[in-house]
Amino acid sequence: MAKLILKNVFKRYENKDKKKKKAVNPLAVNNFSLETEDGEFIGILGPSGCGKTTSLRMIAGLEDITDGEIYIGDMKVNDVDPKDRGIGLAFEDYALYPPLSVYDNIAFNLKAKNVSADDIKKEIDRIAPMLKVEELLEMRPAKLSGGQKQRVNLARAIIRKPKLLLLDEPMSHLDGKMRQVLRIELQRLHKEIKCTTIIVTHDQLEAMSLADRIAIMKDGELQQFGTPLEVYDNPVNEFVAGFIGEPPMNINTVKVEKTDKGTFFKFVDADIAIPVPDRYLPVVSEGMKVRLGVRPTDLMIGDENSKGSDAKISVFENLGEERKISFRVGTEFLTLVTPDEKRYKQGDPVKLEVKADKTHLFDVETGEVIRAK
Ligand SMILES: Nc1ncnc2c1ncn2[C@@H]1O[C@H](COP(=O)(O)OP(=O)(O)OP(=O)(O)O)[C@@H](O)[C@H]1O
Repeated sequence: MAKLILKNVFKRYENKDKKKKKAVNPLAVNNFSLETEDGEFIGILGPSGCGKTTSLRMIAGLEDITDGEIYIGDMKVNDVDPKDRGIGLAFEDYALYPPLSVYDNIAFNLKAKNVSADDIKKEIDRIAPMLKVEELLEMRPAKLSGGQKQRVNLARAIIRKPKLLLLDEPMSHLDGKMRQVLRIELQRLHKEIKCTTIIVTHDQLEAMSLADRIAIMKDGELQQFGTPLEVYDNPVNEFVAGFIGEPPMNINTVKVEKTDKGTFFKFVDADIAIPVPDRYLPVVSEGMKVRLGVRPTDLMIGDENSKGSDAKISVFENLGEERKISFRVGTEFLTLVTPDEKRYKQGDPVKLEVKADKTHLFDVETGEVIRAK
């Protein structure tokens, strides 16, 4: 295992279409810096086109770097051939060789390095149980399910005892249940081989459940790098806040209003007012507009003595284990999720309460978090 370090890495793809004067997003990766610990499991997470795969391909050496430095352990790898970087790769398309058996697919790279047949067998005997492919070794890839193919793919990636394991959406072709199974097995595998691992995914659940730390990207730029809890509890900007969490965080524009009853966040597009938590009083001022973020699980319906805001229910959905209650805010909804079994109907008046210590504030212009004093 080895640390991975990215120092101010840039990737600019040449815009080959001369007719187009300007590329839509010429910088695929923009000043990306990141340093892992030895043996850490890192998730690179972000929406489609944010530069995740490009970053992974640069780490692997499959793509040139426009600027910056990449280190694997002590070795600067900018100009090192992919096969000499000590990496194992498993991409979303399994790329197994159809005419070869599973055994020969896993053995392929070792054979190419002239490892003896005995040593290859020893390695495959070691790896096959870890990935539960012992029974598949004589089969051809065409006979395997998607999940089995991905296990073989992973076996092939780790057989060379890589210092760094790079996984690009390894579960994206699998159905929900299979993804869950493979996710748990990846966790176990990582504990067993203790290899620094980078997984690229657009699935936040995958990143949150697997990774020690997550790098969240948008438009080629790193937004935040932290543990799953840090990015969930302390998002640095509105993008991260809205991207992490399901259902997503409610984020609405509110205006600070002072009344004789106290200071409130008054929703701009709805008749809802929420008391400004004390910790925010030093950083807001009368009339100021901010973006208020509240997770659906941090909103509650109060009882008859509640001092919460008056609100009328727009939609009530029973989701089995929990209830989803929505309040109209302009053209959008403020959503609350609760395990409380009480039923409501459209138009019911309720008192809406907020867990004050769980609110987030973002700058209307920049989207950056406004921290409480
Ligand atoms: N070979 C290429 N030539 C030109 N532009 C490219 C090339 N590969 C990627 N890009 C552009 O670089 C940006 C980042 O792409 P990348 O594939 O890294 O994103 P991603 O986050 O992995 O997306 P996805 O989740 O859809 O795979 C995109 O704007 C994409 O169009």
